[in-house]
Amino acid sequence: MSTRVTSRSKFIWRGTESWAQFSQRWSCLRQLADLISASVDTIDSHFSRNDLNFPSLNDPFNPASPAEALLRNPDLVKHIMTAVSACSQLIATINMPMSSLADAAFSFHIPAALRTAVAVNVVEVLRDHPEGLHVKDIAEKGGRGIDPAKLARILRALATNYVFTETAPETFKNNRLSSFLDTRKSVAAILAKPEEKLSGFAPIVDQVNDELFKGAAYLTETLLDPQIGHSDAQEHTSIARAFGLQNKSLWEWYEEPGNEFRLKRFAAGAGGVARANTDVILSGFEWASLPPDSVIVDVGGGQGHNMLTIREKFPDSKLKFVVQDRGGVMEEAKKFWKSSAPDAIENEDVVFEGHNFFEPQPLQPSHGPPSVFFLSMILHDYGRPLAGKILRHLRDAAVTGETKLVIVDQVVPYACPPTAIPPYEIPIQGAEKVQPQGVPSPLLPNLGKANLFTYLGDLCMLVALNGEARTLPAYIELLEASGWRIEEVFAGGVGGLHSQIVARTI
Ligand SMILES: C[S@@+](CC[C@H](N)C(=O)[O-])C[C@H]1O[C@@H](n2cnc3c(N)ncnc32)[C@H](O)[C@@H]1O
Repeated sequence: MSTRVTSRSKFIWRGTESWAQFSQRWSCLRQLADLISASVDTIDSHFSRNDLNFPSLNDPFNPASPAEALLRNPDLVKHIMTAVSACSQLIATINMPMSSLADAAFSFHIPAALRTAVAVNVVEVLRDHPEGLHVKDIAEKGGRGIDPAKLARILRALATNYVFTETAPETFKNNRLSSFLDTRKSVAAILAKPEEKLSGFAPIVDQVNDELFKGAAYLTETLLDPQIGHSDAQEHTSIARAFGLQNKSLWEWYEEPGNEFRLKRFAAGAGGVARANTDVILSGFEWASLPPDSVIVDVGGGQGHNMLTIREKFPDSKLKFVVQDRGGVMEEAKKFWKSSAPDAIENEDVVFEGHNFFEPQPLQPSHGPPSVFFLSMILHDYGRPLAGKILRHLRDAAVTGETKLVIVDQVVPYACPPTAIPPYEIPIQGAEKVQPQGVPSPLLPNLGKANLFTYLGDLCMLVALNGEARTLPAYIELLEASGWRIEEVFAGGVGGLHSQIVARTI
């Protein structure tokens, strides 16, 4: 068993009240309803003060509207999370168990329906018909030859899940959720060139509900397979089983002829996530504290956009950047920097190294010893043995007592009460903030469905790559075994999605 779990001896209830009392309080309908009410009151008052209306579910999403801007206010986000968590917990509590479980068991149809709606361009067709359109016209204008009667059933299931609105029998219009999938391209342009569809959230829906959805269907068989169930190898995943990949990882399969669109679609989805990620680079480790000429090595850095973010934020810091990735990616990285910061290339403030992070680090005397190894959105792709190998190579190249390791990745909160979590043996600054803070009773301590994406994302890693979005104890164990000790954690984003870990050499 190679994946880290807490030892059995630590599993004791540590609450100040009995489990029965905790459990009773947790299910209290009235408290949940009051929390919903109080959150909605606060949200309402923010909107009244700003003389705005809360965006209607029935209107298209408008990212430029003042109401959507107000909704990004962190104080409001907190109340929205509370309301979502309380609503979900109230439904789970009040609904008949069979109804809740039937919804959970059958809900695999929702992603399948969503992907079909994306594939037949429903959102783009409806953009020009704000009042709604009959499904026969939607099917025809979408240009993919789908049977309108079948499409109507798909759209009705989605409308019942609040994506699209059925305004009259078989007549549908976009709403705030469906229009979020709008590529802003014309149907004609998409039909002429399918790559036009790779914009915004649509490629994520398409990719997740193609490869990952099909892979997830084989999770049980894969985990119970006596040969590979305990393997962490990227060739032994549910996706590999679903697509009949013979001893190949997802990465190798993506690069095979015939998968060109899949590879582009993955890059488009990953790019969207990366672009949403700039704040987390700057909020945590103090880049400005590094002395001039300090070398930051961006390992698996892609085009090095994170290094550019640091350079742009601290233009006078005189930091040196080494961007490392697979050879082919480096050509793209050079082009990216040539157009974004040509002076950095001329002054040799940035250099590019084709490097496989499973091999020992190339130690380049030209740019001096590394002050920081930076690993952003890398470790979650790998199970323990491979993640450990990457970290061990960095440790071997680090200067003991000097080089820092900065990891940007997800740090997953537990779903149990904070009082049940054993104290960490080594003090880690910020560790307590990994669990959501100030969660009002009786909500699930990780805010339940308000943070569900965190746990679904972790399972995506499992299904696709035998990877893992780790808890803090799993990170501690992984890093300690590779010669690194965590000093500080900056828990960030919803569900710890965008967190930073700072470690030193042991
Ligand atoms: C999820 S992306 C993260 C990119 C970037 N660090 C970021 O935060 O956006 C993973 C990166 O790892 C690179 N990669 C995958 N396998 C690699 C290997 N064996 N050696 C070096 N880089 C690798 C990929 O090319 C890709 O750029």
